[in-house]
Amino acid sequence: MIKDLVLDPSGRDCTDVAHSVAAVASSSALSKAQKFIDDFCPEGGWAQKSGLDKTKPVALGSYDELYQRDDVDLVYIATPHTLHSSVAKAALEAGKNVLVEKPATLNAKEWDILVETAKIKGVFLMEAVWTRFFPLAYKYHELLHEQRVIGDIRNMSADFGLGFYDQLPDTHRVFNPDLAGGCQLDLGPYTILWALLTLYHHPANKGAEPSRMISSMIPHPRTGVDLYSTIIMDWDNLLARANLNANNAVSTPPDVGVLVTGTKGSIIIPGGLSRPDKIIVRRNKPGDSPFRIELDEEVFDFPVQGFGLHWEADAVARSLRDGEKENPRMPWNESALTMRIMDKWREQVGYKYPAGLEQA
Ligand SMILES: NC(=O)C1=CN([C@@H]2O[C@H](COP(=O)(O)OP(=O)(O)OC[C@H]3O[C@@H](n4cnc5c(N)ncnc54)[C@H](OP(=O)(O)O)[C@@H]3O)[C@@H](O)[C@H]2O)C=CC1
Ligand SMILES: O=C1OC[C@@H](O)[C@H](O)[C@H]1O
Repeated sequence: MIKDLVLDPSGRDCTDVAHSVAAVASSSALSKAQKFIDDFCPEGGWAQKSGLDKTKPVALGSYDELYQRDDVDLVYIATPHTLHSSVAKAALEAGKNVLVEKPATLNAKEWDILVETAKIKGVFLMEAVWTRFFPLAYKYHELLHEQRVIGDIRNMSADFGLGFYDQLPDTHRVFNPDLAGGCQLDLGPYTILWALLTLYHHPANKGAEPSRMISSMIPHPRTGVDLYSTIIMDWDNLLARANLNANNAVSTPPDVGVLVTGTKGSIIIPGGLSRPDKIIVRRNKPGDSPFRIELDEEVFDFPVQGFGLHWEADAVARSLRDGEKENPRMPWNESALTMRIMDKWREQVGYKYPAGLEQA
């Protein structure tokens, strides 16, 4: 995130907001926070680098100190998942606006408590689903739901695999049950995101949640967290299905990440569902039979400057500037829905967090 805040926003045609890094806090060592600043933002974010803001980032040796500072407008929380709920709650209670990494929390109840706290305190809260803010994601909506380039959507699949198995130690947060490891919480928010953009956001859906859901998982042989996870969700009202797969055993090949098939063609978003840079539209040729489909292909490229977290940061800055408490592109109810889907997934596959991990 910080690497993107340092970039000149005009490189992405952004002229109305710019970012400062007021402080960096470490819960384990002040020197770690200082090293982070030295390595990534010695002069601060672009607003500081360009002289718009005369301050410099300060290093802090605890999270509490961050919440107490008057010059901190927003706390960005990028701790392991298990701490999202408690760290966000403490920041909200101190009256800070909060951007918390995905997954929002460990369960829907924890998220509801954060929303209630944000309401009581009158502050901003958002889950950091950065991919939603990519220009590509807005174009996806336009192609699918406004231009209807593939006709009626019948099926979508999203596959996000990162082959960390045997590459990362079992103690890494991705595999460690005590840090709520597993692919569903870590990569699943992205596959669910694409299902929501495709079917939940369908203009004919009118906010309906899936009619049914079926889940599966293969546990990590040593740590027991989910190494593979599958969720199938049906929207009967749309006559459409979402088939979502995440795994940490093998990386998804780069040519297919999201595949949406409709009555007039298909849309592909190549792999790396968190950070896509291309949409491929394939239109069926008139007169094709169900057994033989010929295709016209059109490719839309969306090169990403930096890592791509800046679009989300710009959107959050505009929300704060405009006094919004939630961002309409990543509203509280869609984080709640995502958490409820993952709660149901755990219930269906029989996966339980270690005792004491959940705060609610
Ligand atoms: N949007 C995106 O692209 C990405 C999002 N994420 C999300 O960000 C979060 C953090 O991921 P990642 O950066 O890989 O996590 P790390 O394991 O690197 O942890 C991040 C920091 O959390 C702090 N921390 C506080 N308590 C603990 C603890 N008990 N154990 C370990 N660290 C602790 C540490 O900083 P300190 O000790 O200094 O306080 C640590 O450096 C995850 O929820 C993940 O889903 C991750 C990667 C990319
Ligand atoms: O995009 C991502 O890729 C790697 C993951 O471990 C991380 O949490 C995720 O956000």
